[in-house]
This record gives sequence, C-alpha cells and structure tokens, in this order.
Amino acid sequence: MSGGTSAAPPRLGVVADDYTGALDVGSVLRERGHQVELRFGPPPPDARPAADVVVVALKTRTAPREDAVGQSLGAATWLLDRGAVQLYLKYAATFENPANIGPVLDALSDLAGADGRHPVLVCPAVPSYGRTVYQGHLFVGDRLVSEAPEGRHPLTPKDDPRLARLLAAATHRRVGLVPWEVVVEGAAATAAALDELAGHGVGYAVADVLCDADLDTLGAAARGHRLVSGAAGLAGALLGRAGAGPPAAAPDEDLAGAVVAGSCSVQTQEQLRRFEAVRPVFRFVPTMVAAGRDVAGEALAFARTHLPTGPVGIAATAPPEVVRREQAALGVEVAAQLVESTLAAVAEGLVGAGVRRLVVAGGETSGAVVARLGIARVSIEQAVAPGVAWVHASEALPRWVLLKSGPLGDPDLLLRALLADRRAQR
Ligand SMILES: Nc1ncnc2c1ncn2[C@@H]1O[C@H](COP(=O)(O)OP(=O)(O)OP(=O)(O)O)[C@@H](O)[C@H]1O
Ligand SMILES: O=C(O)[C@@H](O)C(=O)CO
Repeated sequence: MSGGTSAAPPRLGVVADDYTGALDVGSVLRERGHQVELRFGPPPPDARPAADVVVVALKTRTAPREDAVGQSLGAATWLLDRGAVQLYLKYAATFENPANIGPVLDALSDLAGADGRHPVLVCPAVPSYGRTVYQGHLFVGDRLVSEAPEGRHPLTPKDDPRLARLLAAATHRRVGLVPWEVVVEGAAATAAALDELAGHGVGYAVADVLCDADLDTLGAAARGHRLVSGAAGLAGALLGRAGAGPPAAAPDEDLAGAVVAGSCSVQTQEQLRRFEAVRPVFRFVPTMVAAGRDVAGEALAFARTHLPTGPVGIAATAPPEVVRREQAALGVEVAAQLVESTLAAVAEGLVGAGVRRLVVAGGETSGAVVARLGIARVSIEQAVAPGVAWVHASEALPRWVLLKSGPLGDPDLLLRALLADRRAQR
C-alpha cells in the first residue's frame, strides 16, 4: 500500500490487463497524491483493501478469451463487493489485443450495470507518452500505430489504427466516437455528446484526445460513470490531484541488482544496449531452450560470476527479424512461453543468489516473474520515469522490484535504476 491507510471504500477500483500496465496506472495515481494499493493476480476472497485506489493486476491481455473474461469479472466483482465507487478497465495505450478488450468490456458493462444512459468511454490516449487519438485513429508520436515500431509487438501486432473498427470486431455493442471538436468544447458538451450516443444505442464511445486538457475534460464528463476504460492517462484525470502524497522510498544502491528482460520493444532494446555498454548481459533466444540447453543454469552461472562487481542483465530481448525467426521456428506461443518460463526461473535463481533489486522489462514477462516469486501485494515507491516505479514487497523477496513497461522509459532508464546515484533519479 502506498500513502497510509483508509477505512473508506475505494473511490476507484482498477482491473489492469497486465502487470506493467497496472504499475503504470498505479504510479500515475500515486504521483497525483492518491493512496494506491497494488495487488498481483486474482485477489484472495478474504482480502480487505485499504486505499483510495485499488489496482488489481491480471495477466489477461494475451490469455484465452474465456480466461480473460473470467478473471476480469472475478477481480471487478471483488472490487465492487468492497464498495469501489467506480470501476476502471486498464489496457495499453497502444490498445493491445482488442480481441480480449471487447469481451472483457462487455462482461464488465453487464456487471457494473452500465445502464444505457451513457456509453462506456474507450480512451487509450496518453499524450505525455506520445499516444493520441484523432478521428478515432490511434497515433504513436507522428505515426499511426499501425505504422509505428510500437505497433510491431511480438504477440499482438497491429495493422489497423481505427479503434472503433477494432473494438466493433470484438463486441456486439455499437461503438461510436466523441470527436475532438466536441471534446475541446468542454465537459458539458462531451457529456451531452455521450447522452446523444446512448440515444442511438451506442455502448462504447471512443474519444479523441490530443493533449492532457482533453483528458481532464473526459475525466470531468465521466466522473459519475460506474465503468470507465482506458490507459493510465484517463485514470489520472478521473480522480484529479490529491496533493503531494507521501514520500517515496528507493532501494539502497548497495543491494545486489539485476535486470531480466523479455520485452522486445524499441525502447527496451536501446535501454538494454546502454546498460550493456557498462555492465555484462547474458542474451538468449528461445530456440536455445527448445534445443535442450540449460539456459537458466547458464544465465545464473554468468550472473554469479559478475554480481560481485555490480548489476547484471539476462535478456531475450531481440530485434524484430530475430523474433520473427524464433517464432517461425517454434510458433509464437511456444517461443513466448519458453522465454517467460526461462526468465521466471532465472529471476528465482537471482533471488537465491542474493539479488534484492530486480528490474523486469515487459508486461508478459513481469507477469511470469512476479507469479514465480510469489509476490501478491506491494507498495508503490520511487518513480524512475513516468509510469515506471520501484515497488516494495514486504512479504516476499527480492523486496525491491521495478516493472518496466516495454514502451516506457527514456534510453538511460536501466542505468539510472540500477547504477546511477540516487540523486539523479526523478
Ligand atoms: N527472442 C524472442 N523470441 C520470441 N519471443 C520473444 C523473444 N523475446 C521475448 N519474446 C516474447 O515477447 C513477449 C514480449 O512481451 P512483454 O509483454 O514481456 O514485453 P512488452 O510487450 O514490450 O511489454 P509491455 O507489455 O509492458 O508493453 C513475451 O511474451 C516474450 O516471451
Ligand atoms: O499503456 C501502456 O503502454 C502500459 O501501461 C502497458 O499497458 C504496458 O503493457
């Protein structure tokens, strides 16, 4: 838990479809001064949240649809049963895997009693991350998501930037648009447009967003909505600012540190390249594991050799042509599963070797690692970049973990997290 305790029911209950995304939204809300409780995996029935904002991190983005729906419904029911005033479905700012977002939104709409008075907002935009939506098209920087490197995810590649079309293919509800020309007029005009869409039987409203002020408008228009959906941006705007918040802690730099990376995003590739210029990194690909090599054992031997002199890296991170070759050889799912299980085993071994500061790059990878380490609940501590923060697990080792979302963080993030003087941290 971050920021003290609260006996009142949570104002916002967030169901996040991956672990790094959960930390992203959690740290954005914490930076805005809210008390945030972050839980990994389906919450136990007897757990009692004690914060303004409760984030439940699931690994449902690429799960089979029925599992994604079942787990999301379970988490949302748990949050509503504990009095959550508003529900938020958190997905990626690049709208990863709409095939799961659609049915999960349908199930949560039914559960939350989305009453037909207004459609549920669909807002992946986070302008500060370069994700904007115009005329219902998702952009990354100055490119449509379908033309940007960020759209070439190993598991969920995107060839269509039109959000309404993507979502409509995965739901029976009608999907509409709140165009920027309306959003820019303010919250009252936006709320009226949502009412009008409801009158036309629209269940989901994609919203154009070009800047943070547009998010604030949507946040104000959706304040009374029982269910809202989007990335970290709209969640921050929904609750507004609550003050400076409590001070955040950071791990001691003397603690042994390591990074395990399964993210193949362009950002992670560059962050790792810069880290590798300073510290050793063991790299592998899943065909090595499939060939029967004890890759986890080799990686741990490598780590034990180098940990005495500083942090080390273990990575499957590779450029798109290598990932394509690996996937062609093994199949997409087997390749991913071999990477994730190897990195989870490596993480466990690193903890055994004394690592107490562990950076994990990639959402799927984080899900696998956190589950293997048995981390169920953490407090969100010092941010190292927007949406990327250290978390502290008081009930599990390695105590300090930093889950880095694939596309987030500046090129020096790994250096700053594991090597730089703490005063240099943001
Ligand atoms: N060399 C490789 N060959 C094939 N698949 C790989 C390789 N390296 C990683 N992968 C797989 O690619 C996927 C990367 O997804 P992951 O969610 O971990 O990173 P990301 O998408 O960059 O991060 P985020 O979800 O935070 O945006 C994982 O399932 C991983 O197992
Ligand atoms: O919005 C994002 O890109 C991240 O929070 C995320 O979901 C990473 O998996």
